[in-house]
Amino acid sequence: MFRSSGLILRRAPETADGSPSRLVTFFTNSVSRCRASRESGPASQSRSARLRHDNGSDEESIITTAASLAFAEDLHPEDDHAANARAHGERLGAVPVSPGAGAALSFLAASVSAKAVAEIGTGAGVSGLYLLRGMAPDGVLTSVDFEAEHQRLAREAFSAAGIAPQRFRLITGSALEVLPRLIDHGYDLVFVDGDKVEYGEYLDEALRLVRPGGVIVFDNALWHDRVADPAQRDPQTAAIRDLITRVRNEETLRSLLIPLGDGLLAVQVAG
Ligand SMILES: C[S@@+](CC[C@H](N)C(=O)[O-])C[C@H]1O[C@@H](n2cnc3c(N)ncnc32)[C@H](O)[C@@H]1O
Repeated sequence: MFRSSGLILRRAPETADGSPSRLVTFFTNSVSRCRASRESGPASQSRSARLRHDNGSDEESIITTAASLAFAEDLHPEDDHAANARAHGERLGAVPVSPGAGAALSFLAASVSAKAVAEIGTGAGVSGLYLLRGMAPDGVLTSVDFEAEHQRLAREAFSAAGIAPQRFRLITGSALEVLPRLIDHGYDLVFVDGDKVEYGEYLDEALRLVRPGGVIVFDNALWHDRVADPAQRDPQTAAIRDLITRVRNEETLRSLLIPLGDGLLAVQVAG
């Protein structure tokens, strides 16, 4: 038995020749993609934990969690539509949610029976595809992005995936200018993946937009491992940390940090 961690940890599996397993390779590739991106930060190659045994001994066990995280990501391989949109997003620097985070978005949208979802940061449409798949069959995604070219590619991705045009509304503009025009309490779920420095202001807007009992989800809640590292104090990291503190201190909000992809902070508003 281990204490001081809620994670199930295992040694990273190795192949017979000692090379990393496919799972670990996937994880490492994900990290490399983050590094190459516009959102890049000093991601660690693996997340590891030093665990103490119940008898207090420290002799153990530095066990990598990379394989477990990669296992969770690999559980939800994505189809060609999402993969194509991902390739466009990566090329443009509109870094898409990971397949695991996408699966979590589908799950959350389905769990609140979402008919109306608002999204900040359309990108090339990867998160939108996952959200639309989890929503009610007649649900509508309203997505905001100030890059028209990103939204053109997202529209293409949705159409290629067979999503009817009346199911998505893409609004080109700056999030903090567009959001005030959206209807109060008109959304079951708000997904936030825009400018990290504006996350606090997006929370203010999302709290107004979401219905009682609805959910707000923020991508990049771990921000390439920087949020957990107190030495990191850049504006994006500080803004995400402030957001986490704020939602945890607010009695009307229930929150959960899901360590898939670059971290999803899910916030449920009291019903
Ligand atoms: C990380 S990408 C979104 C990726 C997308 N959610 C996906 O999974 O494919 C961030 C997007 O937010 C947009 N963006 C950044 N700041 C914004 C702002 N202040 N207003 C509107 N869009 C913004 C960028 O143009 C970019 O397309």
